[in-house]
Amino acid sequence: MGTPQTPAAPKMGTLMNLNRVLVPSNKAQASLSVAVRVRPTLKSEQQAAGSSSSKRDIIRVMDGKIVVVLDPDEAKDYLDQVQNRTKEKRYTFDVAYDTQARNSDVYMGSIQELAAGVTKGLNGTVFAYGSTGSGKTHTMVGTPADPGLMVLSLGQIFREKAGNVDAGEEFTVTCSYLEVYNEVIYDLLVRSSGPLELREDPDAGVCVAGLKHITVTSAAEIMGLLEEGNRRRKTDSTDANAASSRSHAVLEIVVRRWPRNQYRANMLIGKLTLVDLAGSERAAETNNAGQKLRDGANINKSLLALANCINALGKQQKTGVAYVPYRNSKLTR
Ligand SMILES: Nc1ncnc2c1ncn2[C@@H]1O[C@H](COP(=O)(O)OP(=O)(O)OP(=O)(O)O)[C@@H](O)[C@H]1O
Repeated sequence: MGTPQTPAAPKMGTLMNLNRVLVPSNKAQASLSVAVRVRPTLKSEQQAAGSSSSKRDIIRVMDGKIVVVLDPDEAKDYLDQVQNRTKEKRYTFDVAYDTQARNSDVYMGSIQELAAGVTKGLNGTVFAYGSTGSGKTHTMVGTPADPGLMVLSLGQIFREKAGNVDAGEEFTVTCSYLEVYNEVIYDLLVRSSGPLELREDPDAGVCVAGLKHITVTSAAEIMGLLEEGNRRRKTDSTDANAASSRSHAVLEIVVRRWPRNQYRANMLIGKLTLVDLAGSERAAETNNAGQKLRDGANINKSLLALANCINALGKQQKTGVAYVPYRNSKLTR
């Protein structure tokens, strides 16, 4: 969703929680929910806006799901307001988080149930989507003081293991972490990864050939690996974000669970995919040129392909049939 052009306006990012529940027939049930998070105005933005009162925060969150974007023009007179000529806009989402929310609040409100379901053989995907600088990496990756959804989800999976998996069960967690940069896939878990190819496997479907899958035994273990991976990620400084991600990062967590001493045919497999998308960009806002401008165009193109797939999935959910154009970009494949 677009952001208003007032410099001091807090930015919004969207978390799309695409929860695909696998049932033991080919009649899969899926549900899609959208949460929006408003990030606080940064000090640098406050300074750029100066002390002018027209540069106030214009986004409000109401009832935990309505986002009101106030008319940036405070001076609008009463007649304009009663004649409904105000540019105030209201949007309703499944959930909305205000500037006070921490990553843990977003996690508890929107992701916890999904992450717990993965240990019971369910699949889920979480996308952080929003314009550049809106707080996607902050939400998905976070900091040691405020860990993001990737770390919190892994923590949950290991807590489920400790609390709900009995001694007679085998339980393994594997992770892979890749980035899609300008339609090329790189492994973030290996030092200086070369480009990787997508292959179609008759059993496993689309997979990335040569991608490293590591077995993890604790959430703390993955924290270090994620930090390393994030340092390898392609970032650049733009006028809209000093450390802007130029690639989409995809963390895939696969949980396998089966009764010990039994055939693996009884294995439950759950997969949680957490995607920190690169930000959609307006060239005028980022002031990019050359390679950075080309990166931005590629980012926007793959985000459009993703939006088309999500729209088609929504239609499929409503009408039962719709062609989903997964093949239009590496991200959606
Ligand atoms: N909820 C928040 N609270 C405090 N600071 C935040 C919050 N969200 C984002 N920020 C800060 O805003 C800046 C931009 O955030 P971030 O890099 O996560 O944006 P992004 O959406 O990932 O951008 P891009 O698409 O360009 O990579 C960072 O300095 C980050 O620390």
